[in-house]
Amino acid sequence: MAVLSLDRLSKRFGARLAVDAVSFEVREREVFGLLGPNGSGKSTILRLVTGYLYPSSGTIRVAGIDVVRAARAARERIGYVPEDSPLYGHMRVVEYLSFMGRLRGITGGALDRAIDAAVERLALGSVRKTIIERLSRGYRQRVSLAQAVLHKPELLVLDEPSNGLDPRQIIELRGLLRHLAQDCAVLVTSHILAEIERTADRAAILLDGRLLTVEQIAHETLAAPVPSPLEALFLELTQAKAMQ
Ligand SMILES: Nc1ncnc2c1ncn2[C@@H]1O[C@H](COP(=O)(O)OP(=O)(O)OP(=O)(O)O)[C@@H](O)[C@H]1O
Repeated sequence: MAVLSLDRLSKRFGARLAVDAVSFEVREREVFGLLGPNGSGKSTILRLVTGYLYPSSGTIRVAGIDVVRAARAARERIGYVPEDSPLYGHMRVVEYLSFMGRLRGITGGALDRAIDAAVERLALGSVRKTIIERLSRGYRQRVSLAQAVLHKPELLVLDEPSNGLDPRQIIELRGLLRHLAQDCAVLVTSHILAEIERTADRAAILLDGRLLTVEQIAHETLAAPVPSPLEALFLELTQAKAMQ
């Protein structure tokens, strides 16, 4: 069964049809990229999938559950990292994860185990007790991803996760997305074509709210994306700075 399925999904804002009869499926353990120019409807689709907006027509199912009719049950199966994901900067990483876990209804030993698992998956062990606002943007991104996987969602939804990251952090994010996709399906948007090409199994191209095509992306090394020669040189030359 598809983890996510959209069937003739439309969303109208007044006279503007932001999403126009879009249908596609995201499969288990797949990274699915949504590509499109500004204003093509990517963020609106993500807000519809995560239940922050209601469709004007069409259906959205997550693990077979209708997102509108059974919103709560569907949300339990989704982890979401919006663009510029809000973080409580004054909190330490574990305090924040504990807070977000309790909001999700996870408590006691289950919460401790969920935090340990998320910290491990996102390689946050060395910054567990660091105050979030002291972290680099790349690490803050990992904290956002960690809170989104605390409840072990079947679908992870990421809006422009590479925005604002430096080249090293973007290269690291690729590996993290592939790692996360071992346990859940990932729906990700990006303006950066090359990033979707490096990380996604399939990609959809949107224009003016309409889905133009869904393409399979051929990969040799998707399990652990290998940096290009220029990226490898960049990583080597900037290593000292990254260690600081
Ligand atoms: N709440 C809203 N009210 C009115 N119009 C909206 C609203 N949200 C989005 N739109 C419009 O819907 C269209 C699609 O916007 P959306 O933000 O989904 O595009 P996008 O592909 O995510 O673009 P970007 O990459 O710039 O974020 C745009 O024309 C936008 O102006």
